Amino acid sequence: MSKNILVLPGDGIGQEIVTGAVKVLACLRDDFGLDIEMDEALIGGAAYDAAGHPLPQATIDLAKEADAVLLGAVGGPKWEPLDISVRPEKGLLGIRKELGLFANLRPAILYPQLAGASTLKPEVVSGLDIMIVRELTGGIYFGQPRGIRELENGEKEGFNTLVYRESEVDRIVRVAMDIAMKRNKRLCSVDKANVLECTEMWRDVATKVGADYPEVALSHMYVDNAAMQLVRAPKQFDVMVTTNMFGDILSDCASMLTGSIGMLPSASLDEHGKGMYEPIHGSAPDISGKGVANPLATILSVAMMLRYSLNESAMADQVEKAVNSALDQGLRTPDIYSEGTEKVGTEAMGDAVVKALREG
Ligand SMILES: NC(=O)c1ccc[n+]([C@@H]2O[C@H](COP(=O)([O-])OP(=O)(O)OC[C@H]3O[C@@H](n4cnc5c(N)ncnc54)[C@H](O)[C@@H]3O)[C@@H](O)[C@H]2O)c1
Ligand SMILES: CC(C)[C@H](C(=O)O)[C@@H](O)C(=O)O
Ligand SMILES: [Mg+2]
Repeated sequence: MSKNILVLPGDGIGQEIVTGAVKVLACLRDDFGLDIEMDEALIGGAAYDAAGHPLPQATIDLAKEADAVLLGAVGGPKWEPLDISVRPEKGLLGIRKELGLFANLRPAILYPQLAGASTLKPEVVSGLDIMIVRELTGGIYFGQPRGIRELENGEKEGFNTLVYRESEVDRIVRVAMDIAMKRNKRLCSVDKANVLECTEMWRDVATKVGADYPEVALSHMYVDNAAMQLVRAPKQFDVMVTTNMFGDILSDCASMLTGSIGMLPSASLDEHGKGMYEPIHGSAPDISGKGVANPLATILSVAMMLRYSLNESAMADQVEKAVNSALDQGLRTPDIYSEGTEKVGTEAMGDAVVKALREG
């Protein structure tokens, strides 16, 4: 039976970057026999404009029926004046929660062709391959109480709550441990256990889970040090596991080690392997509409979809090979451009990947 893929382009560069990824999926369907059907729906600011809500019920229903979801990006200055409860970002948080996508895998891999585009010296990043496992449906993003209240003296006070249950920490650390077992058997759990009780508990749970994985070398690091170590000596890390907010920040940081945030894909998975796939970057209002956004993070997210939700790891390898081929040809969107390479736009980069895929 055909697998159903729901495409949610979203806002800003979302539509531009999703186009190349959809072409990749269509090529796999037409030339390689991938049995899929694709459907499209609204999310984010586009959904707010059309339906008055960043996550319409129709989108939730389609996403729940789908075998996998491909998302572009949401948000932008147009919707910034809105109340946070109906902002485009709320649509993204809502769909993650509705689908139970608690495990967010963000691989930071340096393509050797881009060593010169990294912010770090080539010798510090060559061969870089880190998997950041970010908890995605808990923590301060979702904790109650939250809000802005007025104090007796008329001053306003804003508040959010960092909260995790042991079971939530246990399941995300197990995901990270299972990944570590398939890689180099090293896991670093990142917390702020010296200050925040919630992450003191996180560390205890991680240690307990670690006892079930005696082959994995488990280490713990405070998040401030982890941010520093990522830019000092990133290859000390193999798999990292952390909270929702720390993972958000550390993955943007790690992305620059690979040359650009436009290179980092992600998979957000539920308990059963159902997933949503999206680049880690946002709607990039500063370059939206210019046709220059890097589509590779989104195309690499398709590779993750093939691997994690569609059980087509050989096709995933093919897509990654095609990305490599486009880079080998010297093609670069502006964010990864360096002297001696050829600057191309979003569409040309996407088409080059499709061509390389078709030609094997
Ligand atoms: N997953 C998501 O949908 C997501 C993620 C992050 C931010 N956002 C939203 O996006 C909007 C803009 O946020 P921001 O500016 O802080 O972050 P951003 O990730 O959109 O952009 C940060 C910088 O990276 C650049 N960039 C991002 N993606 C790129 C790509 N594919 N190719 C080349 N350059 C790229 C942008 O041009 C910008 O200079 C906000 O509304 C934010 O909430 C959405
Ligand atoms: C847009 C925002 C809600 C989102 C997050 O913070 O999770 C984004 O930054 C991301 O990294 O996917
Ligand atoms: Mg982010």
